[in-house]
Amino acid sequence: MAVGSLVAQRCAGTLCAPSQSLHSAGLRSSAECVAPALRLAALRSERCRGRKSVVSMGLTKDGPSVAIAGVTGAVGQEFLQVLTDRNFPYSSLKLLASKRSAGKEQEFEGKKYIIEELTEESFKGIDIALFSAGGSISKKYGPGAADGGTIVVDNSSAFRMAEGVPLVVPEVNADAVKGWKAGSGKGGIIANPNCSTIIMLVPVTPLHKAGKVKRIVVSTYQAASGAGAAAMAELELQTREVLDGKPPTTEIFSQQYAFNLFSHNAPITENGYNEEEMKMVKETRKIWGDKDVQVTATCIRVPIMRAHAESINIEFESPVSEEQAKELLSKAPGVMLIDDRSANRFPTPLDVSFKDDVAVGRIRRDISRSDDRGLDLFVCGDQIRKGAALNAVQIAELLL
Ligand SMILES: NC(=O)C1=CN([C@@H]2O[C@H](COP(=O)(O)OP(=O)(O)OC[C@H]3O[C@@H](n4cnc5c(N)ncnc54)[C@H](OP(=O)(O)O)[C@@H]3O)[C@@H](O)[C@H]2O)C=CC1
Ligand SMILES: N[C@@H](CC(=O)OP(=O)(O)O)C(=O)O
Repeated sequence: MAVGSLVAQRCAGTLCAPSQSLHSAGLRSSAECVAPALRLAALRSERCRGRKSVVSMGLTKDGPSVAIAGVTGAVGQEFLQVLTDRNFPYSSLKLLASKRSAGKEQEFEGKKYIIEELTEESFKGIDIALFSAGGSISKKYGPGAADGGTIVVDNSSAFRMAEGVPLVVPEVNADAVKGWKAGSGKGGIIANPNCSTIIMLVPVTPLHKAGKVKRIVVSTYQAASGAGAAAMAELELQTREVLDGKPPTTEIFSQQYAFNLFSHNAPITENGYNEEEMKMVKETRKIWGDKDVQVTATCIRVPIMRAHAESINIEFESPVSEEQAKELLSKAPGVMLIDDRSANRFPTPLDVSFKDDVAVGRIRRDISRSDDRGLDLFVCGDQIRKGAALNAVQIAELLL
C-alpha cells in the first residue's frame, strides 16, 4: 500500500488503532494525518495524554493577526495545537497550504476555517506569519511578506544563516529579537533553528554559561517526524509490512526504515558531513554568538516516530562537575531531568513525545580526561514540538 493512501485511510479513520497504543508509539490518534478535523484530533490527543479536554480561546480583538503557512503538514498541525495549549492571543487566523488543500475545512478553537492557497497576496494585513511549508516556499513568499510589514517566523533553513535574520531559541538568546514588535508595521524574518540544534542547546546552554563550552561531540538519533508526515506514515506502514512478512514500501527513504537505522537523509556536503550535521555546527555558533566553538556531529535516522535523542560530549574551558551540572539542569528553563542511576532510568523518546521540555540524563564526567572539563549527556526532545512548532510559537510570544 502506498504511503499516500495510508495517510488518506488514517485520515478517514479506517486505520486508527486504539489511541493508547498509538500514543505508545509516539503517535496521536489522528493529528499526524493531514486531516481537516484538527479539533477532534486535538481533543483525542488530549485524552491520550491524560489531560483535560479544555477548548481554550485565544481569539481576542487585542491580539495580532496570525497566518500559518503549511498548516496541513506535521509541523503546521502542531502549530495549531501549541497555539491552543498556550492560549496564544490572535485577532484573526488565516490557514494556508498548497492548492491541493485549498477549500478544505479546518476546525480550530470551535470555529471552522477554510484553508486557502498560499499566494503573494496571503499576508496583507497579517502581523505574524508562522511558516512551515519548506525552504523553497519560505524563499518565495517570506521576503515579500516581511516587506509588507509581517513578521515571519520561519521554520525552514532558508534564512537561518542570513545576516540580519535572528536565529532564536527563546531559552537561549531571546535578546536577539529585542525591539521586534508584532503589529508595529515593521516586518522582518526570524528563523527557527534546526530541531537537532534546538534540542541540544536547551540543556547545553546553562552549562555553557557555567564553564564556557569549547567543543561538542554530538551523535543524534532522529525520528521520522523530522522528514514530515509522509515519513511518519511510511514508518508505520513499513512496520506493519515487515511484521506481515511483506517487502517494505520505500517511497520516502531509499532503504528499509522499520527495524533499521541509517545515516541522516540530508545530502552529503564536500567535507563528508551531511547538511543536518553542518547545521548543528553553524547554527550553534550563530545562536551563541561564538564563532570559535567547535562542534562535530553525526546524525542518524532511527525508527522512532516523533522525538529525537542525542548523545553529547562537552569540553569546557573551566571545570563543571557532575553535581554542578545536575543542579544547573534541574533548574534550567525548558529542561526536565531524568537521571536515576540506581534504577537505570534515563530519558527516552517516549518520555518527551507531545511534551514541551527537553529531557536530560546520563550526566557523567568524561573519564577519558584527567580533569573536570568534560561531561557526557543524553538528551531527548519532541522534534515536532520543541524542535519546531513550540519553539516558533515561543518566538512569536516574544513579539507580543
Ligand atoms: N525547525 C526544524 O527543525 C524543522 C523545520 N521543519 C520545516 O518545516 C517544513 C514542513 O515540515 P513538515 O510539516 O514536517 O512537512 P509536511 O510534509 O508534513 O508538510 C508540508 C506542508 O507544506 C505545504 N506545502 C507544500 N507545498 C506547498 C506549496 N507549493 N504552497 C503552499 N504550501 C505548500 C503542505 O501543504 P499540502 O498539504 O497542501 O501539500 C503542508 O502543509 C519542512 O520542510 C522544514 O522546512 C520541519 C521540521 C523541523
Ligand atoms: N531536522 C529535521 C529535518 C528538518 O526539517 O530540518 P531543517 O528544519 O533544518 O530543514 C530532521 O529530523 O530530519
